[in-house]
Amino acid sequence: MEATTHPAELAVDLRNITKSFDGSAVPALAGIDLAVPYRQRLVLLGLSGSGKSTTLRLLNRLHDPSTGDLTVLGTDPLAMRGRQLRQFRQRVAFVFQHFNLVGRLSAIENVLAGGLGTLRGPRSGLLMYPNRMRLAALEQLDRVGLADYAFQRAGTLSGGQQQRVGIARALFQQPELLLADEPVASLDPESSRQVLDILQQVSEEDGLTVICSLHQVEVAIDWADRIVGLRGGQIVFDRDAGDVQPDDVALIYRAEESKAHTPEAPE
Ligand SMILES: Nc1ncnc2c1ncn2[C@@H]1O[C@H](COP(=O)(O)OP(=O)(O)OP(=O)(O)O)[C@@H](O)[C@H]1O
Repeated sequence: MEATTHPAELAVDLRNITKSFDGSAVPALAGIDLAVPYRQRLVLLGLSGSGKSTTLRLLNRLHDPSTGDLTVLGTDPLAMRGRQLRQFRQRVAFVFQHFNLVGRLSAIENVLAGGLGTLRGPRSGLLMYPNRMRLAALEQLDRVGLADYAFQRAGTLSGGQQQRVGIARALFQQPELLLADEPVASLDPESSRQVLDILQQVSEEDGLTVICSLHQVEVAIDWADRIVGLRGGQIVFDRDAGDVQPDDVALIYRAEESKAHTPEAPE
C-alpha cells in the first residue's frame, strides 16, 4: 500500500475527507482538504448544518470519516484504540457551546475532570485528587479569572463564567490542539468578548493550535489568523483573516442557487 506523507509542521492534515451519517441522503462533509500548521488560530465559519461540528469532531475521533485520510498531531487517530486513544484525547482538548460542566460539582472539580485520562481508577470528591493536581487546577482557574470561584458549584455560575471553567478544564489537560465548537454562541456580547479574549491569550501563552467554529463574521475576522468558510460540507473559501472579502462571506450566506463559486457580486 502506498503511504501518504504528512508534513511535520502540520497539527492537522485532512485529505479528501467525506462523512455521511447513516440514514442521511446528503453527506455532512463532501471532500474536505485542510492543512493547519502548529500554533495557528483558525475559525470554521458557516451556517448551521454546513459541517463545522462534524469537522471538529473528526479531529478528536468523536466521529470517524466515511472516506479520506486524517493526521492529527502527527498521528493517525483512526488507528488508535483503548489507552492510546485516551492518551491522544488528552492532547486534543474540546470546548463546547453548552459548556458540558457538571453543575452540582464545584468549578475546580470540573477542571480536575480534564485530567481524569491521566489517572487510574474513578475519582469523586476534591480530596481524591493529588495535591499537585488541585494546585494545577487552581492555577488554570486563575488564568481565566475565576480563582475566587473555585469552590462554587458550577451550575450557579453565569454562562460566561461557566465557559471560562470549560476553558480552564481544557487547559488543565495541557493540550497541543484546542477545539472549540461555537464557544460563545450561548453568551451575551460582553461575555463572548471576554471568552474569546481569554482563548486568544492562553493559546498564545501556551503555543496552542486552535480550531474554533463561530458564526459571526466580524468576530471571526477580528479573532482568527485564518478563516475557512464551509457550505454544504465543502470549503468555499480559505483565507488569512485580514484578506476575507464580502464576496467570500456571500458564498456562505447567499441563497441556495449560488452554492458553488459564482462570479456575480452579491445583491
Ligand atoms: N449524528 C448525526 N446524525 C445524522 N446527521 C448528522 C449528525 N450530526 C450532524 N449531522 C448532519 O450533518 C450535517 C452537518 O452538521 P454539523 O453539525 O456538522 O453542522 P454545523 O455547521 O456544525 O451546524 P450547527 O452550528 O447547527 O451545529 C447536517 O446536515 C446535520 O444534520
